[in-house]
Amino acid sequence: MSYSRVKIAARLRPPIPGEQHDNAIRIVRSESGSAVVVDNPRDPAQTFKYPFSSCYDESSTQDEIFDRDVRPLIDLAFSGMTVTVFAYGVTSSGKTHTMQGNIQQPGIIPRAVEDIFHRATSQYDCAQVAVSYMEIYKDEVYDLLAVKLPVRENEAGQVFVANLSVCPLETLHDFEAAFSRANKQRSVGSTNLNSVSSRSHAILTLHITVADSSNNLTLSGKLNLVDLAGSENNKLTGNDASRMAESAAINKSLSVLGQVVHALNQGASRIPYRNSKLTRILQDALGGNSVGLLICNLAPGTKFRQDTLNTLNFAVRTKNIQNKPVVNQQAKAVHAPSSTTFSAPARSIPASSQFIHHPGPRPSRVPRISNIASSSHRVSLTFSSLPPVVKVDKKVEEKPAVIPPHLTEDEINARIAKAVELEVARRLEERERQRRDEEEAAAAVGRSQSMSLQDDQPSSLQSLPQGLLTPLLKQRPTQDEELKQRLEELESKLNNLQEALDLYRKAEAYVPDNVKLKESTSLTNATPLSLSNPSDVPHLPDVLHAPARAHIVRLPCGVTCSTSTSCGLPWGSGHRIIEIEWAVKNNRPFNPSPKKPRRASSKRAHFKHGKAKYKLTPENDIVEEDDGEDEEATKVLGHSGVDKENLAEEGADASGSAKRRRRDKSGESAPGTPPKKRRLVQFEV
Ligand SMILES: Nc1ncnc2c1ncn2[C@@H]1O[C@H](COP(=O)(O)OP(=O)(O)OP(=O)(O)O)[C@@H](O)[C@H]1O
Repeated sequence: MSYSRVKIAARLRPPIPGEQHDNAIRIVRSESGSAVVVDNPRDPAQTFKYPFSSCYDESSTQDEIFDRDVRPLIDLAFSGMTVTVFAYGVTSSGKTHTMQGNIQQPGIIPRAVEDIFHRATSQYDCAQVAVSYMEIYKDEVYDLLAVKLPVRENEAGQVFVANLSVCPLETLHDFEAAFSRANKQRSVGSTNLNSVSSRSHAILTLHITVADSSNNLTLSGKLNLVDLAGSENNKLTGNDASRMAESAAINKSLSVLGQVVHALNQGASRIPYRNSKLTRILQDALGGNSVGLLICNLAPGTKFRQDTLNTLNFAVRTKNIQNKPVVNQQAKAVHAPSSTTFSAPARSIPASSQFIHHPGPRPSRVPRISNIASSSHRVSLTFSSLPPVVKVDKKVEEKPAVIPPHLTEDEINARIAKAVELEVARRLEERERQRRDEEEAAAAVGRSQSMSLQDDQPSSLQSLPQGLLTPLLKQRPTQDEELKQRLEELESKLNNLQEALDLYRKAEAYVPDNVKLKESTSLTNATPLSLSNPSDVPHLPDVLHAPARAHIVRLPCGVTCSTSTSCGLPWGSGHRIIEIEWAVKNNRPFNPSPKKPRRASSKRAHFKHGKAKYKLTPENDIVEEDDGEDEEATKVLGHSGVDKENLAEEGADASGSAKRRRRDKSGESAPGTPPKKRRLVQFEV
């Protein structure tokens, strides 16, 4: 099997009157070939070079392009191959000009049709030509010669547009008539960048069927001529809502086209053809059985610079794609064309019925307004008989389905104008409603915030809008502390100690490490004394009140407790559950033990250096303790400025710093002792 790469031709259009340009894009030719050279927009001293097999500058003619790059492809179509030529580029870069042209400068389409008819009549005894024409507008396929169509796949996996009409062409005039009528339906609109901008991708297919009598074969070739809609920068187009929707569809399909090209270049196992109708339909042209030519249209305007570079980069990637062209042949005598655009079962319409009885053309799908429609023309083709293509525009919502085809142009425009008015009124109303809603919401937030500042009650917080509490909740006490608070509230409400005990036990199963539940109890690995018999519990107060004696008990809940004095008998309690159990059992009132400072804090609460003693207050202040009992005599030395998590290290440091300070003051140094590793702890004195 022979392979063929997608051929790339680049064409730079001349500046449009009034367009700002700076000659930063140039076509250069050398012995090694031609290339597009673009100055780097960020550094004009640097240039980017894109070599392509054909490069056409501003002065190039339609004739040149056709003769050099398209005519040879028509040979292939007559050989039974599928050939696809597509014009790609930013909006207003000259795609439609290249493909369709105008009366003075006919483009590829009229030239190709003329050439095909010329060959068909002069070189072949038996050749048939037919045309189909579709557009992809907002990812829907429309038959420009008839109606909206679905895209399908046949059993052989070939993609086709179901029911796409294929109109046999007897003469060049048949084509002119069909093409002219179809172009009136083409979706064209006005943007700031192009007064007659294509709002759809248009795919014209010329079906060529010739009899190869020497081999008794029928060869079925096709020439797909694709005028893609241009990529658009919506900041520049000044698009309204309806144009935006078109633009989004255009940009999305072009982006998928880029992904397809990328995937093909990467040799990916899955090519995302299915992600848009455009790529599905162009599947044959990109990595398929077609011979491809991509005409890369370039706009010289400075505002298009980045898009032009994107176009060229896309072209560079595309030129690596390999297709596997095949000859479509059948061992039969020639008939009327039997397939639609892309190798599908056809809905062939006889020339007579096609051109005489075809229902009136449906209007373009692009929203339009009558006065602009009549002032903006996209004149196409060389054929003098062709009426100008419908030109369109502006802020009109698309309502194609409700416009009956029998209405006159004026009636249609009147309906559209009315629809626009209604739509504009609706949108204004909607915007006003939205504004009011936003104002109300903002006012509600303001009220809630001020309430929460004045009143710290949870009820005030509950009225805040959703989401507003999140940052506040993050600052709330830890779960442990919340639970403790709730337990205390509960405790105060409970007269029945047994109930409280049950609740504590239940709670402990869920939060065994809760501070409240094991307040002032230290866990230890010491050999436990089992208290499996609850009757042992009454002895606990004895244990608790026996100073300087260490007892280790295993509580019914499984927690091992040391009730040594060092773990806080002066603080009283031990395990809260034990205390309540004891109270219940002895029918005594329950007096919760005073809270013992956290172990970590108590450990580091006191530091010593020589005779001097320091302590760390709960507020993290470091104070020097007067040896004696005079609390007033303590002197605040500073604030640690770090959180409690780091207190252990901090304590050591504070102590060390105090030592250093004292040593510095006295000028003493410990002889022979290696200098201590200095650690810097900041104090806010
Ligand atoms: N080679 C050229 N010579 C002279 N005029 C040109 C050339 N190419 C484009 N133009 C003019 O530039 C304008 C924009 O071209 P055209 O409408 O073909 O752009 P486009 O790429 O099809 O835009 P869109 O994607 O918006 O449909 C038209 O007025 C066209 O006549």
